[in-house]
Amino acid sequence: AVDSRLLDEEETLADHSILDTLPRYVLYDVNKPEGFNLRRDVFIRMASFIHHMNKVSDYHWILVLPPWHRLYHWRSSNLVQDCLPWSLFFNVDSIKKTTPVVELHEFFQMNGLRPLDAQVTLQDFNVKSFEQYPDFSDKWEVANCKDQVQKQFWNLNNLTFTKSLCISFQGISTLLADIVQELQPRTIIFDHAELALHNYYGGQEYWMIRKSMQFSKNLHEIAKEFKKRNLKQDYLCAHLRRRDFLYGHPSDVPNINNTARQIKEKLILLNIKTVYVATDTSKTVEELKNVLRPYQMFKFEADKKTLNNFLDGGVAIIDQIICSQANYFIGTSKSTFSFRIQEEREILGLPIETTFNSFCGDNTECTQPTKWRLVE
Ligand SMILES: C[C@@H]1O[C@H](OP(=O)(O)OP(=O)(O)OC[C@H]2O[C@@H](n3cnc4c(=O)[nH]c(N)nc43)[C@H](O)[C@@H]2O)[C@@H](O)[C@H](O)[C@@H]1O
Repeated sequence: AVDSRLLDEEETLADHSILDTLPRYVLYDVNKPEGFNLRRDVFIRMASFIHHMNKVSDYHWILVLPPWHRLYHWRSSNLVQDCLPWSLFFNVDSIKKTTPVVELHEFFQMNGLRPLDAQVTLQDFNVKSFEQYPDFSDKWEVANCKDQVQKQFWNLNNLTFTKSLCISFQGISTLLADIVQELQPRTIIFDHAELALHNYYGGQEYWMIRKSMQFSKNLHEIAKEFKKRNLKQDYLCAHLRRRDFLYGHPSDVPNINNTARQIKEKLILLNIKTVYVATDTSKTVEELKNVLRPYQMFKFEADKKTLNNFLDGGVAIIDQIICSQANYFIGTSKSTFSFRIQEEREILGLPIETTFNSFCGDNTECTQPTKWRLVE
């Protein structure tokens, strides 16, 4: 009720006692090329910061969920994949039970088109003498902007700022509270939020927030239907990250014959007859299917309606859901797409030996992934 009064009666803005009762908002954005699954990790860091703000500040702070916008890996050029709300992919009610969040459109309903009080672009410190004096201390300072500052977020020209500054930043996300304390904004947006690190990666708060990030019921339903039709028996899921990994991380990507050999080895050991493949390329799928025979191989192919409704992001999540429920999982080393599946499997309480496995590249020494166990 107080929020709508703010929108209706501009004169109340001058009345500080009312302003003090209103929630304050943090918005954020992430380095453009970053993919969906690193962005999910940045959300946890920002949520942790909001939890901290609500402990140390006199105001109620709410995190505005940044819309999903034209991600580099979303390849279907015939689809419009702009400014998508979190509710398309996630169960936002579940997130809200743990962290005060609103979607961007809800923020606009509350804030109107008033300029944000501050835009802060985070950037690294210059590390000229790093080798001589490595300095890992948490610190920040207002600085000259190193790179071009983002003027327009998510192609929205109605998101403007009263004040804009660059801050060199090194440290955990709760350190952002000092910046807020200094600037005293009612609304603030942080760009390059990925520079703020976890307070305690893999700790209790991490897992509490992580568990709240459930996928939407619609996507779970589609995965369930697919499994009911195709995966009626035990299955192994292989996540084969290809595309940019072929040249970005060539030593982690085995060729098709080697991939099939590693899958078959496990199938024999586990007495499993069926493989589900999640991958970002369709190129090698048929070839793999042939090499894997007589084992059966399945892959989720979205029909037109599913693709139009849930877009590339939704299809990727369906792959992740199916892999997270598999009897055995082999991921791609260094892929956050695989990491998130492993986390999901921890949340489901599946045996660790079925979860923390990665493919080995060709002709390289191969280590298996770190086991990030769930902490209650
Ligand atoms: C090297 C880095 O790797 C990071 O990728 P990585 O951690 O795998 O994981 P993500 O950050 O999620 O980015 C990879 C994207 O590729 C698609 N993708 C990958 N694997 C699959 C799959 O099995 N099925 C489907 N449907 N889609 C898949 C999906 O859109 C996913 O979000 C990138 O985000 C960085 O930009 C950078 O390239």
